Amino acid sequence: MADAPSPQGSMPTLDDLRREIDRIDASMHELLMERGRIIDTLIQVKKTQVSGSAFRPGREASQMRVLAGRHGGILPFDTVEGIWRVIISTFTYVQAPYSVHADVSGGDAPMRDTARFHFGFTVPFVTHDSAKSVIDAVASSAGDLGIFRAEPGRAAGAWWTALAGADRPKIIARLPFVERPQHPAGTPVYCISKPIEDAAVRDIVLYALGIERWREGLQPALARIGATVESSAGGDAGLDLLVAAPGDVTLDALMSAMAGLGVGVFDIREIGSHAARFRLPA
Ligand SMILES: O=C(O)C(=O)C[C@]1(C(=O)O)C=C[C@@H](O)C=C1
Repeated sequence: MADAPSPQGSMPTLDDLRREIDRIDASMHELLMERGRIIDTLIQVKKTQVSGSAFRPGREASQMRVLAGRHGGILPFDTVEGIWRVIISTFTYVQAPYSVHADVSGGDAPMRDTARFHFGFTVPFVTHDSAKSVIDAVASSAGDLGIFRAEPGRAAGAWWTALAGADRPKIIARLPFVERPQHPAGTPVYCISKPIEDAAVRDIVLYALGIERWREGLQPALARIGATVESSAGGDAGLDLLVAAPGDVTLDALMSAMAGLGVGVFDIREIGSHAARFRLPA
């Protein structure tokens, strides 16, 4: 039954407001379908089928930043971010179907939350018991993605060395794109795919660095050029490090920063890159 009409100049009726909500819902649905038609044309322009992967992590990182910058009002940003992650990931999927492989050796729930938040429910989710198994699955796929914890703990070993080599999968993103305390799916993860040279974003470049042994001055020396040691693990010949450096730091600059410390670098190889980390103020 319809509400009684409100006296002139006072609040709108519940029916009025529901009509407004229906109008907005219809517009949002129309806009999503219109977005779909644009993606249909984009498939031909981008020639996604040729490269095998439609994922453009640099573009996505900037879309998420714009969203965070624009948002206001009573709807929590967690929800807005989740909605847009599902929209973008699903429109990536309709361009070229892919699965997300996840290392759940550190617990299934956080990885499943992360995968569902960032890629939605349409994209298939496949579990693995190690980062190595995720890397192998992505390497033998057409255009799948892999995720594993950015900070998995020492027991995981030097998993990143499996990314070294021209044809090996590479890190293409660090998620979440928008970092903040209390993020609903905030486990930091690296996302890998087969190399996507034309689309890689190089704000931060990651290196697998093999050194003979740890030296006291290493962290401060790297910090002077803006680089950090993200992980370390004992390897066959010494110590394997995962180093993150700003994209404008050359390999020579990285080597010079360590020169004179006596660290004995025996291997240094790029294993991927990602967008600059973006933190939403609390
Ligand atoms: O911009 C593109 O290249 C797209 O494919 C579109 C789109 C999107 O839906 O907005 C989808 C996938 C990409 O990772 C980035 C953005």
